[in-house]
Amino acid sequence: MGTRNQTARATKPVYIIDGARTPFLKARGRPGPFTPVDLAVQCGRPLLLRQPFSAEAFDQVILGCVNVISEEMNPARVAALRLGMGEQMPAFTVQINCGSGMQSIDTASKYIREGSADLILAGGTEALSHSPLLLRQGAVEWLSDLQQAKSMTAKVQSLGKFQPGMLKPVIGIERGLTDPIVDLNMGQTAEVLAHLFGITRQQADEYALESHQRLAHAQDEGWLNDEVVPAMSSDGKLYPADDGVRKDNTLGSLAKLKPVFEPPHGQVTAGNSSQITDGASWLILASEKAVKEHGLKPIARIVDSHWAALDPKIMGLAPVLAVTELLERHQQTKDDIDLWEINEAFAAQVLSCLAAWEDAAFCRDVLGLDQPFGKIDRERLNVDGGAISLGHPVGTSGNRIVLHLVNAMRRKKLRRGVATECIGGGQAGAMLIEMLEETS
Ligand SMILES: CC(=O)SCCNC(=O)CCNC(=O)[C@H](O)C(C)(C)COP(=O)(O)OP(=O)(O)OC[C@H]1O[C@@H](n2cnc3c(N)ncnc32)[C@H](O)[C@@H]1OP(=O)(O)O
Repeated sequence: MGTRNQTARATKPVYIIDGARTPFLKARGRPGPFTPVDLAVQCGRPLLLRQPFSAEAFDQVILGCVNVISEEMNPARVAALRLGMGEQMPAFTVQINCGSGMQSIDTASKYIREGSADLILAGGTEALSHSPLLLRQGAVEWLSDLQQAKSMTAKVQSLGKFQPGMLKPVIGIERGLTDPIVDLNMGQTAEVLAHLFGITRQQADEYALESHQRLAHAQDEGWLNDEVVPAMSSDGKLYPADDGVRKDNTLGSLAKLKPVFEPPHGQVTAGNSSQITDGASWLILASEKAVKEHGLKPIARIVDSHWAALDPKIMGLAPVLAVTELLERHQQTKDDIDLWEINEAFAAQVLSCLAAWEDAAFCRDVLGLDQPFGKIDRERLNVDGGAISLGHPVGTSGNRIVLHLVNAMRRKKLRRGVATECIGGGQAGAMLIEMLEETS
C-alpha cells in the first residue's frame, strides 16, 4: 500500500483507437489449430487492414504471452513480421502471468504518455492447448548421459539405467498453474479464498451459471461482433465464435461436478473455474499527435493503471488492492465507475473480492479505509460473461477485458470503467478507462 497517497499525474492522453480478438477456443486435450503467433496474426491482420494508415506506421508492438513456444521466441516480433509491419518494427513480449495482456497496454500507455511513441499495437496471446508435455528430471538426466556416452560400453551402460516410469510426462500447464513459492495451484488458491470469505458451492455455481447465461445472451444479440474476428486454420476450417459457452447450462448440472482441487469438500469445480482456452487480442493505442496525423477517431482514453501484490496464497484477492489504490489516486469511489470487468479466474475468487470490499474489518485493516468500499452491483460487473464461460487464455485475458469493457461501455453509452485481473504469484493489475464524449 506504499503508493496510495500518490496523486494522479497530468500526462499526455493515451487513446484507444480500435481492437479485435480471435474467438476463444477451448483446449480439448490436444494441440489446437493455432500457435500463439497464429492467433495474434489471425486477429491482427483484419484489425490492421481496416485502419487508415499503413502497418509500418506503428512505432512499436508489445505482446503479452505466458507460454511462449520454442518455435516462436519473442512472439511479438514474429507476429509483427508475419503481419507485414516491416523489418524495422521493434517488438517485444511481456510476461507477468495472467496480467500479460494488460501489461502490454500499460507499457504502451507509458511510452505514449512520456512522448517516446505515438502509435502502438498492444496485445496478448496464448495457446494453452500447445503447452508442452515435459520430461521428468530423471528422464532428462538419463537422456543427457546417453547423449554424452562416447564408447559403445558407456552407451550400453546408460541404456541399462532406463526405467519405464521415466516416460510419464509432466503436464506443462499443470506445472505452470502451480505457484512455485507456496506450492499451491491456482484452483487451491481459490479454495483458500472461498474458505476465508465463506463462499459456498451454491454461490460459486450460481455465479458460473450467470456467466454462461450472460455470454450466451451477448452472443445471441450479436454484441461480440464488434470485437471478435473469425479465424481460419491452414486446412480451411473456420472458427467463427467463442466455443466454451454452455447455452443449456443448469444449476443441477453444475451441482453434479466434483470439486477438482480440494476433493471431496472443496467449492471449486470444472464448472465454476475459468476454462483452459486459446485466443489472442489486440488494441491500437495512439497519442494526440497520431490521432491528428492519421485522422483517427479515438473511442476511449486510458486514464491510468495500477499494480498491486500480496501473499501468493491469496492471489485472487489482489484486484481488491489494485482497484482501491487506483481509484483512491483519482479521488474516485466505486460509485463513479459505470462498468466493471473483473477477470473470472474462479467464481469463488471473484465473489471473494466482492465480499472483501463489503467487509468493514477487511477494508479497515487491509485497505486502510474508514468505510467499507461497498457493494459492486452485479448488473455492472462482467455484464457479458467472462473467463468461466468464455475461457481464460492467460496471456490474453487482461487485454480482452479492456477491449470488452470499451465495447460494452460504447453499447450501453456509459462513461467510466475499470478492468482488473488477479495474477498468479499474488499480483493484480487494474486499469481505469474513460469513454470519449462522442462515444459514450
Ligand atoms: C491468475 C489467474 O487467472 S488463475 C487462473 C488460471 N487458470 C486456471 O487455473 C485454469 C482453471 N481451470 C482448470 O484448471 C481446468 O478447467 C479444470 C482442471 C478445472 C477442469 O479441467 P477439465 O477437466 O479439462 O475440464 P472440462 O471442461 O473437461 O470439464 C470436466 C467435466 O466437467 C464438465 N463441465 C465443465 N463445465 C461444466 C458446466 N458449466 N456445467 C456442467 N458440466 C460442466 C465437463 O463436461 C466435463 O465432464 P465430463 O468429464 O463428463 O466430460
